[in-house]
Amino acid sequence: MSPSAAQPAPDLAPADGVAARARGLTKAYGSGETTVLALDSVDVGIVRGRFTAVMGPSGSGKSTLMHCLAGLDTVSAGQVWLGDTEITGLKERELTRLRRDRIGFMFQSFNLIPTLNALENITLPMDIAGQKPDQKWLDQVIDTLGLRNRLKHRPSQLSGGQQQRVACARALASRPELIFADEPTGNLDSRAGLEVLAFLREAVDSLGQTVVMVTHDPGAAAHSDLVLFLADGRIVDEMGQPTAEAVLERMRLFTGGSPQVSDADAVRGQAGPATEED
Ligand SMILES: Nc1ncnc2c1ncn2[C@@H]1O[C@H](COP(=O)(O)OP(=O)(O)OP(=O)(O)O)[C@@H](O)[C@H]1O
Repeated sequence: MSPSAAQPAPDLAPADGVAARARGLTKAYGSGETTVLALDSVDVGIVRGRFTAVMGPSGSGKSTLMHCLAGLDTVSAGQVWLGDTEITGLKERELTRLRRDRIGFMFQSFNLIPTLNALENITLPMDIAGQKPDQKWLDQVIDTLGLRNRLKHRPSQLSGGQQQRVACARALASRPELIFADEPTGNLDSRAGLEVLAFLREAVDSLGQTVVMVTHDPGAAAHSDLVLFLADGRIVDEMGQPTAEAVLERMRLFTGGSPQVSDADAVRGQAGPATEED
């Protein structure tokens, strides 16, 4: 199914309860016989102040969904809103500003600048944008992430988990409406991964942030409030208050019994937050 962008406005929850939403979101790559329908008329609302995980088999459209919701990729059809702002149809310059001012990103590779210390990395996007950080908020983020005594360290002087926490602080620093995290624990050992998940959880619970995380790992998804399951470019299911075991079980249904993680990984991933300080 391929809805047109001229569909009537969606009748979803009030805008103040929804950080981002999409209606009939369709994304095709290529043309003619080689067309790949990465997203097939997806309707979704990301609830504000919640931690949402997006799971699904490889190629199911998780990254594409995130990129379209974040205005990093154009859509083939349908509409996307960030809060009240419809972002489909915005010009690249407007999108760049919207991403800079309203969205925080965390990727698998931390993208920290090696010559800058942790604090400089955290504030870099705001410095580039000519914005002054809200010092009280910044302090709260730094303390919540346990980075207070690491601020002068360069990335090479930090552990993988600490580097990812710096990337997390950088995403939080401008107090964005929405944080997108794409496999934020993908490059970390299980202990560091647990730390980052615990801090994302903390960002939601204590700082009131909204987080959307793409992951392959049922143990990581178990830290979220809601898991959206994608298959073949569609949201085929969702699960509130997920556990690693329940998510793993659900994933088996979509992947014909071969999820992309082992049961041991799934259970390890849910072992609870790691203790602070390396
Ligand atoms: N730039 C592109 N050009 C062509 N096809 C693409 C492009 N990006 C993604 N696709 C295709 O769109 C589909 C969805 O890709 P996407 O990366 O969103 O999946 P995913 O669920 O994030 O996968 P993974 O878990 O492997 O990262 C796949 O079939 C992929 O091959």
